[in-house]
Order: sequence, then structure tokens, then C-alpha cells
Amino acid sequence: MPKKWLIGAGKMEVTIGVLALQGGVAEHLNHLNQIRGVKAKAIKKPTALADCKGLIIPGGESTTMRKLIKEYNFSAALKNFHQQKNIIWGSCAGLILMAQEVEGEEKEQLELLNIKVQRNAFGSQLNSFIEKDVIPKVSEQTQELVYIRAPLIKEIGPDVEILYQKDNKILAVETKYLIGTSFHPELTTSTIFHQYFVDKIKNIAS
Ligand SMILES: NC(=O)CC[C@H](N)C(=O)O
Repeated sequence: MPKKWLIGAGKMEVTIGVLALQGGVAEHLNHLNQIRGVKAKAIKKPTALADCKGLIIPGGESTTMRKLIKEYNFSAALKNFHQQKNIIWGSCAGLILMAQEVEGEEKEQLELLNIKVQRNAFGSQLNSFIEKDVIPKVSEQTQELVYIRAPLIKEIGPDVEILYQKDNKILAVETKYLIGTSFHPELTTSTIFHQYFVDKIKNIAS
């Protein structure tokens, strides 16, 4: 059975933004551009969100990105984007920025996702690693999971579902409108995870 949004010869095009303040912007754009029915664009100012149905907050350096979010007046725009029932996916630093609470930090968070995270939970850049595993909710195919100074999801609220965990470590979560991953699907050659994000957007938008 084709998915709902495929009816009508897959004509529905959806615009998806990548927050382009710092970090792995090009890699996410490149992955989105490989998916049919997607128009991907870099978001450099809040008004650019207007025609987007989804947004990726990329990996990078959360401290720097938090400063730039403030400087470019993105805080209210991102909260508003979420309240309008658009889908946001934060990968790594993006996940940290979306969290309700960051362990040991008092700084203002976007507080979109009801989780507590620990930054750099697997050590420094040198302790970066790649694993291979299946995330059944996303695909039956094995995916490469790239961890770079990755955060760990320590606690989740009642409205948050675990999308992926290994050895009792929560590494990806979702709600109806949000996805958060500790790992970086944009740094692999596969578009499986981006496809999952696009399907979630199209299923809600249809
Ligand atoms: N690859 C990443 O996005 C790393 C995130 C980084 N450790 C931070 O705290 O911002």
C-alpha cells in the first residue's frame, strides 16, 4: 500500500529548512536534495521559515549556535515554528539546543523537547566512533550511526518516545512533531534517516 502522501503521483512538494548559523548545514542540505518531493533551503533569518514545513537544527557546537540563535532573533521564531505543528529534527548539537534541560548548564534553552541531555557524554573528538545498527521504526536496513562528541539523552518526559537505544543508552527520541538524534545521519552516504523525517512531515502535512 502506498503511503497517504504518495497518492496523486507523489506531486506534493515540501519545503524543508536547515538552520544555517553554524555546523553541518551543507551535509543536511545535500541529503535532503537527494529525496524526491523535497525543496531544501538554508535558513539564515527567521522570516525564511515562513514556507517551511520542517526544519533541521544541525550538529556543530551548541554553545556557539545558542549565541547565534539569540543574536539573529531565532528563539521566538523557532518556538513559534514548533507551535504551528511543523516538524523539527535536531541532530547532536541540534538535539542539545532543543532540550528542556542540559546537565550542569544554567543557560537559556529552546526547551522544545522534554528531555534532559548530557553533553559530550562519550568523551572528546578523539573518542568519536561509528556503529552499525537497525532502527526498526526508521527502516529494516542497517544504518551507520556516527557519534562525534555526542550527547546522551539521560531522561525523557512522558510525551517523548524512544526511537533508538543501545545498552540502555537513549540515543534518539521523537514526539509527534520533534525528532532528536545523538548521531549524525548526514555524515553517512545513506538518506534513510532523512527519508524518515520527510515522511513524518508529509504524513502530518497531508
Ligand atoms: N557533533 C556535535 O554536534 C557535537 C556537539 C557538541 N559536543 C556540543 O556540545 O555542542
